[in-house]
Order: sequence, then C-alpha cells, then structure tokens
Amino acid sequence: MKIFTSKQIAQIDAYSIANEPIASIDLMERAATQLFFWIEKRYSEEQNFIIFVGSGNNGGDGLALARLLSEAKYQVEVYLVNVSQNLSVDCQMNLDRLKIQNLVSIFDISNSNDFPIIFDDSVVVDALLGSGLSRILDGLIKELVLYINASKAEVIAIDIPSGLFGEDNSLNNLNHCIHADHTLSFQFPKLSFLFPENIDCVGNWHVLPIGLHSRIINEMESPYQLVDENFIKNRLKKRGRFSHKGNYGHGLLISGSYGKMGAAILASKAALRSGIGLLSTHIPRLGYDIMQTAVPESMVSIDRSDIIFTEYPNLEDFDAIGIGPGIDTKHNSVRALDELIEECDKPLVLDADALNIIGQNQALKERLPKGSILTPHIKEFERLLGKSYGAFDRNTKQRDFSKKKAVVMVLKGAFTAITDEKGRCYFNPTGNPGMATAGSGDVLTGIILSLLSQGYSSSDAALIGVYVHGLAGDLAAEELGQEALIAGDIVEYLSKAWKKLRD
Ligand SMILES: NC(=O)C1=CN([C@@H]2O[C@H](COP(=O)(O)OP(=O)(O)OC[C@H]3O[C@@H](n4cnc5c(N)ncnc54)[C@H](OP(=O)(O)O)[C@@H]3O)[C@@H](O)[C@H]2O)[C@@H](O)CC1
Ligand SMILES: Nc1ncnc2c1ncn2[C@@H]1O[C@H](COP(=O)(O)OP(=O)(O)O)[C@@H](O)[C@H]1O
Ligand SMILES: [K+]
Repeated sequence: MKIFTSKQIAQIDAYSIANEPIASIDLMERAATQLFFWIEKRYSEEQNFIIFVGSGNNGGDGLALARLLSEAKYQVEVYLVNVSQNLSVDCQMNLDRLKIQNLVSIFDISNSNDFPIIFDDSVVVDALLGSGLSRILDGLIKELVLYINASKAEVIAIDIPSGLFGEDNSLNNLNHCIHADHTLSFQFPKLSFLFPENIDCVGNWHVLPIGLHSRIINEMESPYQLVDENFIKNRLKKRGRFSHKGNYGHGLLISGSYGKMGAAILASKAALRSGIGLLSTHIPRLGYDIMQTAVPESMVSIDRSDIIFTEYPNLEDFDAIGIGPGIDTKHNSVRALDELIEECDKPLVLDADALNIIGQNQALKERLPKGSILTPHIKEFERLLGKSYGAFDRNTKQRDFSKKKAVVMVLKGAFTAITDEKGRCYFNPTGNPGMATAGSGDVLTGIILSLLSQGYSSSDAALIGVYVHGLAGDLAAEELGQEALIAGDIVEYLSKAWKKLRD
C-alpha cells in the first residue's frame, strides 16, 4: 500500500470528488459511516461518547459520527471548539443536520471553564484537527488536548491525533498532541504512524476504506510504501522440480568470535532454513567443534586466529557474502573487513559489528560496493550516519544515503524501513516486541544472505527477508508468548512462515 503525504491525500480527495463523482458532503458521510461501523462493532449501546469537534472537515466527520451514533441509541455529547473563525462548508452542514436531528446536546467551548468532566468510563472522540493541521497547537486547543490526555477515558482519534503532523514532527511537542488509544485513519495510514516516537499519540491505528478513486491512487507517485503479504508473495521465485542445490547458491557467512559463537550458529541456521543451496560459515578456530556440532549442514571455513575474524576464503567460490554478527571490532578484524570491502564484487550483507567497524572508520563507508545491504538498528544507524532531529529526518537521511551510495539500507525495529538505490522506502508490517531479544538480528542476516545467494536482487532479498523474519517472529509469539520468545525460536518458526508465504 502506498503511503501519501497529507497534501497528496487532499489531492486524492479532490480528484475522487470530481471524478467518481461524489459530493464532498457524501464522501464525509461515507467516512463517518465507516467510523460508525468500527465503533458499533466494539462498544455496547450503553457506552457514552464525548466528541470534541473542530471547525474543519475533521470536525465535520465528528459531527456526522455524532448523528449516526445517537441514531443508534448511543449516548453522545458534542463539544464544539472554534479553532478558526468559520466552520468549513461540510462541517457547517453536518452541524445543521445534527441540530435538526435534535438528539444530541451540543456545547461550545470558548475557555477552559467550558471543559466538561470526562469520566473514566467515557469514550472521547477527537475530531478537533485532522490532516489540515498547519501549525503546532497553542492556546485553548492545546489546553484542551492536555486536559483530554490527563483523563483516564479511552480516546479515539479521527483520521490522525489532533496536533500530530502526517509527516515531520521534529519541531512538534508530542505532549501537546492527542494521545489516542485508537486512531481511525481514512484509506491510508499516515507516514508519521510508522515512526517509533509517535506511538503514544497514535496508539493502535486502523485503516478505514472510504472508496477514494483507484485511478489517482495508482497513478500518484510516492516514495513510501507499506509492504503486505501479496507484495512479498509476488516476489518469490519458484523452486523448479528438477532443481538441485547448485541452483540455490553458495553463501559465505563470516560470523562469531570468542564468546559470540551463538551469533554464527543462529545466522547459519536461519540461512539454511531459508532455502540456500550451500553454506560455508567462516569462524575463528575455537568455534570449529561448536559449529560442526550445532550446524552440521554448514561447511566450516577456519580463520588463522583462534578468537576473531582476520582473513577470509577465496570469494570466487561464493554467490553472496554476509558479514558481521558477533565478529567484534578488533584491529585485525577492521583490516580484514577493509580488504573484503575493497575486493568484494559479490552481493554483500553487512550487519552488527561490520557496521560498527564502518561507523568507526568512515572512509569505509565511501567504498561500500554498490548493491550492498546494510542492516543497522537505530544505534548502529547513528554510528554510521550521525544523530537525527527525529524519525522523519532519520528516514530522509536513510533514503538519501541509499540513493547516493546505491545500497539497500534496512533500519530495524517496529515497521523496519527498507530503502533502495532509487530512494524509495518500504515499511515492513510483520514482527513484534517479543523479537527485541538477543540474536534476532543475527537471524535476519542469515535469511538475507540466503536469499542473496539464491539470486534475489538486493532489494528483494531485504524486503522478503525482513518480512519472513517478522512473520516467523509473529507465529512464534502466537504460540510461545512474547516474553518467552528467543532468537532460536524465530529460526524454528521460519518453516511455518515460508509455508504461509507459499500457500
Ligand atoms: N482524506 C479524505 O479523503 C477525507 C478527509 N476527511 C476529513 O477531512 C480532514 C481534513 O479536513 P481539513 O482540511 O478541513 O482540515 P482540519 O484539520 O479538519 O482543519 C483545518 C482547519 O484548522 C485550522 N488549523 C490548522 N492548524 C491549526 C492549529 N494548530 N490550531 C488551530 N487551528 C488550526 C486551519 O486553519 P488555517 O490553517 O487555514 O489557518 C483550518 O481552518 C481529514 O483529516 C479527515 O478527517 C473526510 O471528511 C472525508 C474524506
Ligand atoms: N517491537 C518490535 N517490533 C517488530 N520487530 C522488532 C521489534 N523489536 C525488535 N524487532 C526486530 O528484531 C530484530 C532485532 O535486531 P537487533 O536489534 O539487531 O538485535 P540483536 O543485535 O540482538 O540481534 C530486528 O529485525 C527488529 O526489526
Ligand atoms: K483528529
């Protein structure tokens, strides 16, 4: 699913009105009806709602919702806050309709004495400001937002929490935005929903389809996309009936050091459980017995060093190389990585300590082979590209770096962001907080190496790898629970995840 900016959504909205065609008031009714259906499924008739309404179309949605809810016998009170001089045309029309219906008490808020008591068991609907937000909140509306946030009532935000921008919130004060439990967004999620710092504002978000025009949605370009299962399924290659292990590539994984052999084991198992033909794992000498016992399916390449990575085998034998999990950042490993980067003309995935080494030796960053995949978490990302002003800035840096260096960058976390050489950014929906556990990144490196070895392009290897990794984590968490989940479980559940993608 493409993700559009608030400005683009307004254009899509206008195009739909002109070309479906549909009157804007009817589109608003469609939006409000979707809100109503969502609420009706979750709340019994006894539930009372306090709807705070602004003067734009977001307010109009709130007023139309108030009418639909009261028609269905819910208890509803509406509080109108004049955020600007005049109500928008559709907001005014819905206010008139609500007054004619005459089932709902409508109050004006002109100062803080007008704020209603919000009982803990009320549900607050935030229809103050939507995607027309043009500046950060101040004055009465900010006070009201703080007042709502201080209540214990559940809060449902319409379209976007009031005060939050759809894209860049680096100059915003997130405490002055509505903190919703649920955000009901029309047709698309907003970009800002996918950034970690906005979670307290957005809560759980849900996308409600309102039938915006498919032609404009298909034609309008956006660098941002939210990945889904079909998007991944369409990228999978078939395994031919007469294929043999030579068809699925030979990968080289450089991983592990004294005390960190687990990283090599996890990444190797993950590679083998993701379809690779042959795997060689290059490890320091001390790890020989450990590796041969734990992962007999992998061949072992032994370093001259007992405890760290200092050299690598002839790269000609391999289709792709993965390096980093648990290799440490000692001087001789830095030198060996430097040589590898200089020589390597094979698809390369760099993770963990390989990224830390590059972070400490910025010249290496300039020489990354085109098509390399880097898989940092936020800390590693900052070591590579410095601190950011916020998630939007970080995302812009990531896209620019991918484009400038023609590499794929995977910024890991909830909604892992994958950027490619065209500056496009894909957000991954799978995965859960149970995966915030030692070694889960190593598993991802193994999966991506496996896919690169099988001949997938760098961006497809990253997209598929991240998706299936998160899916395996989700399937594992469903059965084991998030607390008990360990990285080895992600490997174990890869089988179910791949099967699901092949269904
Ligand atoms: N997408 C779709 O297809 C559909 C969208 N729909 C709905 O429309 C919503 C967008 O509506 P909208 O454009 O009228 O904007 P909205 O946010 O309600 O209000 C803008 C007003 O607020 C004002 N204002 C701005 N910032 C402010 C501030 N900090 N403090 C105080 N005031 C501030 C601003 O003033 P100005 O910037 O002009 O000075 C302007 O007067 C969208 O979120 C969704 O709910 C559905 O109905 C149907 C389908
Ligand atoms: N809250 C979360 N939601 C989704 N995925 C997560 C979450 N927390 C962690 N993950 C995933 O788990 C992996 C953790 O990787 P990383 O931080 O490198 O761990 P480690 O260094 O311990 O191996 C990443 O792929 C990340 O996307
Ligand atoms: K809102």
